[in-house]
Amino acid sequence: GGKWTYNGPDGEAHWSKHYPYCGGAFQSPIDFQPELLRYDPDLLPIQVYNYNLSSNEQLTLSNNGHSVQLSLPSHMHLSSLRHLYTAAQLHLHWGSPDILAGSEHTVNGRQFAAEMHVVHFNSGKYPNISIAADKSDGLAVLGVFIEVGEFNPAFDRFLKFVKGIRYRDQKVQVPAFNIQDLLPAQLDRYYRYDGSLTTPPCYPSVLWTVFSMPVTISLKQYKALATGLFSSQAQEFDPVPLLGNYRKPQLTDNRVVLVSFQE
Ligand SMILES: NS(=O)(=O)c1c(F)c(F)c(S(=O)(=O)CCO)c(N[C@H]2CCCc3ccccc32)c1F
Ligand SMILES: [Zn+2]
Repeated sequence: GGKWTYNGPDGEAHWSKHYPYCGGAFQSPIDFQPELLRYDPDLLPIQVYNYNLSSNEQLTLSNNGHSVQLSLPSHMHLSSLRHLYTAAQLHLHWGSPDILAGSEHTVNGRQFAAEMHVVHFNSGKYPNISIAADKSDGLAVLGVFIEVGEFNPAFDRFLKFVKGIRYRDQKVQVPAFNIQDLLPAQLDRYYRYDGSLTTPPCYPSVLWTVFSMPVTISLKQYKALATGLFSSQAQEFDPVPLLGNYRKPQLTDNRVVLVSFQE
């Protein structure tokens, strides 16, 4: 799509000029405030299928100018939801080298260092993600809060390659690995609500599942993310660092956030 950024004249306050949904209802991310939460005993633990990829497979790691994204094969999917959702890609949102706060969703005003999103589309109803992206039941995204702490070997399976995708549109192939190792141990504790893409075109098409348990990466791993990437192309004169790529929390209006846990 067109050019949009996270700050400046094309920043999030201006997105709705070219992308009307960004100024509409059901926008994401949101702040999970206690008064919005409602326990729902019917929320089953998330079940992932074929996340344990073989290392003979290769995944494409790319810098799309807005995030670092890892392509995911179409035999990976989510079940235990009303429809079958097939994986498409995962990407991250982070802060800056000095401010370790870059998650999109927040918990009672608390922003985590970063957030990973695993994007799936409703393959039961739609042939591909581009068709599914603007349908109200089109997408399901898993959100994982990331804190800075212990080194995370699973994240290093792709973070060690970011030096090869420093600039926009650069891509490298990485050996596949068990994508479930990027998720928290507890897949039964999560926030669930109807929301949107957090980037233009901001379609209100996402069933959000955000795990309450964060994962950790080391400060060195975080800095690789927050200092290694540019949103500008390699040949461009003045490089623009890719950091602070998170949208701020949106109005919840009277949306309810379901939670699968009681405390
Ligand atoms: N936070 S978020 O809402 O999950 C989210 C992003 F933040 C994000 F940057 C992306 S992007 O990398 O594609 C750059 C701009 O769309 C996506 N893309 C999704 C939805 C749009 C259509 C599409 C088509 C193919 C593959 C992925 C996607 C995204 F869903
Ligand atoms: Zn995202």
